[in-house]
This record gives sequence, structure tokens and C-alpha cells, in this order.
Amino acid sequence: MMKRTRLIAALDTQSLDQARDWAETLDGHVDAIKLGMEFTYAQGLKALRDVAGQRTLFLDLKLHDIPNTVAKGLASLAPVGASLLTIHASGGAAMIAAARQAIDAAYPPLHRPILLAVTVLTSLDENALHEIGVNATPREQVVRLGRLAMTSGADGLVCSAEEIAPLRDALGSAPVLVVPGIRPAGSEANDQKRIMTPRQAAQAGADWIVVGRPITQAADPAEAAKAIQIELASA
Ligand SMILES: O=C(O)c1cc(=O)[nH]c(=O)n1[C@@H]1O[C@H](COP(=O)(O)O)[C@@H](O)[C@H]1O
Repeated sequence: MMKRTRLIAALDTQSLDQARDWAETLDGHVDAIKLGMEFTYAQGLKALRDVAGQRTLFLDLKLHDIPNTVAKGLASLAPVGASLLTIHASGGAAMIAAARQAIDAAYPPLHRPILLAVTVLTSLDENALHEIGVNATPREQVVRLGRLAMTSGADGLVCSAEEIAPLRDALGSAPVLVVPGIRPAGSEANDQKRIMTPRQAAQAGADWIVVGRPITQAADPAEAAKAIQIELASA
């Protein structure tokens, strides 16, 4: 039997009250919450645990710097107790390896977060890659960076649903695949370019999907999350 695809709600807001409100409203309807740079820069690290409480927390700060700075940055995040953390795979092999070492050294063995390497942002298409000097399709670049990240010590990858199959072909079942750029049928793409529905992502084999605005901007966020869970369960 295929493992269940789990749902992460991206709580993108500067407001502590709003984040708390969404977290409570979504209890029982999502498997984890994600807080990122918008919330953390506005409210600071202590507020992350205030919002998360006992919930599974994905802290998405997408670190990308020289190896020493990323390693020390990750060590500074240890008190937050996040279950998933992100770095950018394009920081290179030495940066990813330094991140791995920092997590192994600074986090208690039983509470080590899943280290995720972001491959190619879901807001980028082939043209945008060409503009930054990458002459490859998103799929080729995701597989290239995915392989680099996994051999350098990442536990998993962030990619769009379009790249799940090629990543599984190249790397097998080992990488934890976390997939944003998810849009239920009929919802707006916003700034996302490589999108798929929850059902498509589940059928492709995503371990987790990340959904922000289709839940948080819905008239009834709990209902929106419930509908996505039903879609995932029927995939
Ligand atoms: O690392 C991420 O979570 C991430 C990577 C990526 O390639 N694309 C992407 O959209 N995300 C995050 O996933 C969330 C998607 O939000 P919505 O577009 O509102 O569903 C945002 O919080 C993004 O920061």
C-alpha cells in the first residue's frame, strides 16, 4: 500500500494572533503547520513555539549562505524544536554537508529535524531558470540538485509535483519529498508556476504537500483543509 500523503498548512502572516487563530482552526485537519520568513522576521523565534505548541512544526527559512554561516544559523535554530527545516540545495555540496553536521551536532538525537533541500522554487519556470544562467529544464535542474543534496547529507527535497516521478526514478524512495505549488482545481495560481492538484501530487507519491493561500485565504480554512484531506485520501 502506498503511504499516505500528509498535509502541511503554510501559515504565511506577520501576525501572531492570525497565526495562532489559523493553527487552532486547522487542528485535526492538517498534519503539520509551516511558519516561514514572513512570520519569523515579524515575530521572532520565541513566537514560533507559542504558535506551534505540541503541533508538528515545519520551520521554513531556506538558509543559503557560506557553509559556516548556514551551520551556525541552524545551530541557533535548535531551541525552536522544529520537525522540518529548509536550506537551498543551490548553496552547494559543502554548504549542505555543513548543514548536516550542524544538525547532527546541535540537535538531540531523538529530536533531529528532517533536513530538506529546496531544489528549484515552484515559482520558477524554464524561462526564469534561463534568466539566471541555468540552461536546463526545471526537471533536469531539480534532479541534478536533488542528487547533489542527497549525496551531501540532506534527508529530503522540496520540489514541485512535476518532478516527483523523475526524482523517484533517479534517487528511489529514500528522499522525503515535500511538495508546494499545490492548487485544488479551480483555485488561483498566484505567483506559483509549477502547480498540481492535491490528488495529482498524492498519486505521484508526495510524502507531504504544502498548501498556503488556498487554505488561509478560503472563506472557511478548516473546510478547505478538510476538502484537501478528502482528495488526498481518495488519490
Ligand atoms: O520551501 C517551501 O516551502 C517552498 C518552496 C517552493 O519551491 N515553493 C513554495 O511555494 N514554498 C513555500 O510553500 C508555500 C506555498 O504557499 P501557497 O502558494 O500560498 O500555497 C509558501 O509558504 C512558500 O514559501
